[in-house]
Amino acid sequence: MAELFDVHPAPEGAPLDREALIAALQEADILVPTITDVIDAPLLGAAGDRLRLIANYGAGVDHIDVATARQRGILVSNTPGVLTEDTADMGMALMLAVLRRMTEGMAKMQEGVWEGWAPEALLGTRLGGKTLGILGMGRIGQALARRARVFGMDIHYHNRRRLHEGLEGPLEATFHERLDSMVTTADVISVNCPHTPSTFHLLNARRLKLMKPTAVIVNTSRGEVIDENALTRMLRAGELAGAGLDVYERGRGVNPRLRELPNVVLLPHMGSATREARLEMGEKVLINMQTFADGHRPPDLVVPSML
Ligand SMILES: NC(=O)C1=CN([C@@H]2O[C@H](COP(=O)(O)OP(=O)(O)OC[C@H]3O[C@@H](n4cnc5c(N)ncnc54)[C@H](O)[C@@H]3O)[C@@H](O)[C@H]2O)C=CC1
Ligand SMILES: O=C(O)C(=O)CO
Repeated sequence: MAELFDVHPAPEGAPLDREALIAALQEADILVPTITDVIDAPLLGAAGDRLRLIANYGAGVDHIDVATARQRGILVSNTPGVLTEDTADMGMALMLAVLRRMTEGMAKMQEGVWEGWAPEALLGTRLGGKTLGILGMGRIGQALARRARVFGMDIHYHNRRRLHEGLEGPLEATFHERLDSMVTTADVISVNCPHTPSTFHLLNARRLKLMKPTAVIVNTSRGEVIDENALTRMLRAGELAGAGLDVYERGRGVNPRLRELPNVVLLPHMGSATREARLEMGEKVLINMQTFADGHRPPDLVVPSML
């Protein structure tokens, strides 16, 4: 980036605080934030006239007020696609970890309390033959579906739009026009839609109660799509069989009552955390910046109607 642009980097390892972000927004033509930098309407209101592009280092843009940016003539781009396969891998890993009770097994080994193989020890649930319900059948949702098919799972999905036959056919996926219907059917639900005003608490207490008590939920998207308090209550009451979470409603804050549950696997937002993805995300940011600087539309432009 420094070879192509006059770069003013944030201090190594530390995100910009709000004051420093405002200063950056006033000085820069292009801002490169990451998903933990909240770029809301008041902050955009403080931006200078120079700012023309926010080239986000990340796929999710729920931390950026894209509509306000647009109104102010500021474009927003992101880095989709290059982290799809890694995030889908992590969705699969969470599913396996919860259904096959991997962290419970590991705890026994670490605590030195394993007493040897026994026919009824740590019995989990087989993935094959179970129904996976995918909420948000975009890039990551489809990548997860491809993997889950290989594990013998039956794919169901709810999405804003039904996939065209060329995509739906090979997955033998069943589309549910109504989310309620998919939630009722699934043995595993995976959240793969973005966090937007229309997806906030899409899985609320009422919908969570529609799930089978034997069902588990996996979230590698954004915590806000699930009512985390309702989920926690139901997991504690045994009204749901388990959860595998990479993301949380309060960003970095994990509900401490979730930590106590053996049937819940918690990861620190690491779905896309591979060296390969991070490098390719950086390349995408550069391509978006340079294309814009050359006077063209950045290839990964985010427009409010996409959200
Ligand atoms: N855990 C992690 O490290 C990562 C998390 N993510 C999260 O995953 C999200 C999804 O990423 P992609 O699959 O690349 O996005 P995408 O845009 O390809 O797919 C999202 C899908 O959700 C659907 N959708 C949107 N609103 C909906 C609604 N109200 N009801 C039903 N479906 C709806 C869209 O139609 C689309 O098919 C990102 O927005 C980001 O928040 C992305 C990368 C890594
Ligand atoms: O890119 C995103 O949206 C993430 O959540 C982390 O890569």
